[in-house]
Amino acid sequence: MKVSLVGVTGYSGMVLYHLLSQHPQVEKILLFGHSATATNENHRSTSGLPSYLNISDPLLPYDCQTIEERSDVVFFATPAGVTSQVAQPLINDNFPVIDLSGDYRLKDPLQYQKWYHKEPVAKETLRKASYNLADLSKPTSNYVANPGCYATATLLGLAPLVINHLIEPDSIIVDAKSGLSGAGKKLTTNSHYAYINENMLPYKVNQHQHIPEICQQLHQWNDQVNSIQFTTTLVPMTRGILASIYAKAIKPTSTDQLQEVYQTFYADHPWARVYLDGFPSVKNVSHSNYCDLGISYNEATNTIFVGSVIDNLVKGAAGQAIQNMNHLFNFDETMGFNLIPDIP
Ligand SMILES: NC(=O)C1=CN([C@@H]2O[C@H](COP(=O)(O)OP(=O)(O)OC[C@H]3O[C@@H](n4cnc5c(N)ncnc54)[C@H](OP(=O)(O)O)[C@@H]3O)[C@@H](O)[C@H]2O)C=CC1
Ligand SMILES: CC(=O)N[C@@H](CCC(=O)OP(=O)(O)O)C(=O)O
Repeated sequence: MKVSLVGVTGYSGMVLYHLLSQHPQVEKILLFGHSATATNENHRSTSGLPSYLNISDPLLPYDCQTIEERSDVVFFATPAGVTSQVAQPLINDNFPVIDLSGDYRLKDPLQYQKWYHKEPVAKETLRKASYNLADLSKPTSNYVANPGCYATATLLGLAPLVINHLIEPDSIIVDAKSGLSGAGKKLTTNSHYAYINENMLPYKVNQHQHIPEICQQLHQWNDQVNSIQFTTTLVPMTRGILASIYAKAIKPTSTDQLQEVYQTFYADHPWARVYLDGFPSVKNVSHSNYCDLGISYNEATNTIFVGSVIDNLVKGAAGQAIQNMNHLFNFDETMGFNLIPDIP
């Protein structure tokens, strides 16, 4: 199949290119940039792609028609606010899209406006997109809204507890930490080396755009869950997310019982690994598509703790996008993943 990719010069776009180029079903990758500034196919030498990428393919100016005529699916690894502007013709034609941004994740346009501070697309258009956490479901439409990185770590950590009604619905607290690549390639004051090196800071407290996305999915699993307490912290790592999740048990339980619940829940899910001894670290999943989970119960406080780790660029973005492509085209879910975690 032929695949189009918009945003190869970004962090998740580069990882996506890497994964697509080793996917056995992908014979051609067409690269698209901004509509106005990218060069055309005849100007390979000034393609605008950094030479370290070692990509000989040209970067084409963004154009829906070319994408539809010359490929079978398009990935958008572009910031929020791009697909809401450019993807409508693809939706009208029911062309397969996998969107890594948050533009089509929330069903309620007012929620998007509130949390992303951008203009939403119309509600009817949002209905045509399917938010799909690829480890637990398959897309129900051709427009796939790939989940956010923090949301992925959090939802995979909470799914067995929420779906099995094992926790007090209003007791969820998530303390999530991310490496800097989660913020993309643009430089900000907080991501400047001199500031973030040897440093850590909470940011977007109670304002993070993944809060409504997480609540939307949790509510779908269990309609008694309406809100969560969610804090994000930037830590001086390149890759990785650790979501530390806390919730009150509905009734007293034990670590052994909970580990069994998680093992049963994830038994047929190749990318989720449940630890029976200790807790996973972000290095355990680095450069891989795994989500590793460790669970503990504190009977003194009746609190369940779950540690959920992912690589934000793979499971949190490009890897999950490939899983969603595999679902969309009925390939085996694990196809194209020749990845094992690499330490250090
Ligand atoms: N980084 C992560 O860990 C994760 C990211 N995401 C989401 O994935 C998307 C990409 O993130 P990330 O890779 O971090 O972002 P980057 O900032 O690293 O890269 C953004 C890419 O989008 C391109 N781009 C920007 N505007 C346009 C436009 N109008 N038309 C075409 N191309 C455009 C940029 O091109 P140029 O180089 O020319 O500027 C660049 O290639 C975002 O929506 C992000 O929220 C989701 C999960 C995790
Ligand atoms: C470390 C860091 O800054 N992370 C980003 C995650 C961005 C992201 O994944 O954006 P989406 O909303 O499109 O999913 C953040 O907290 O905003």
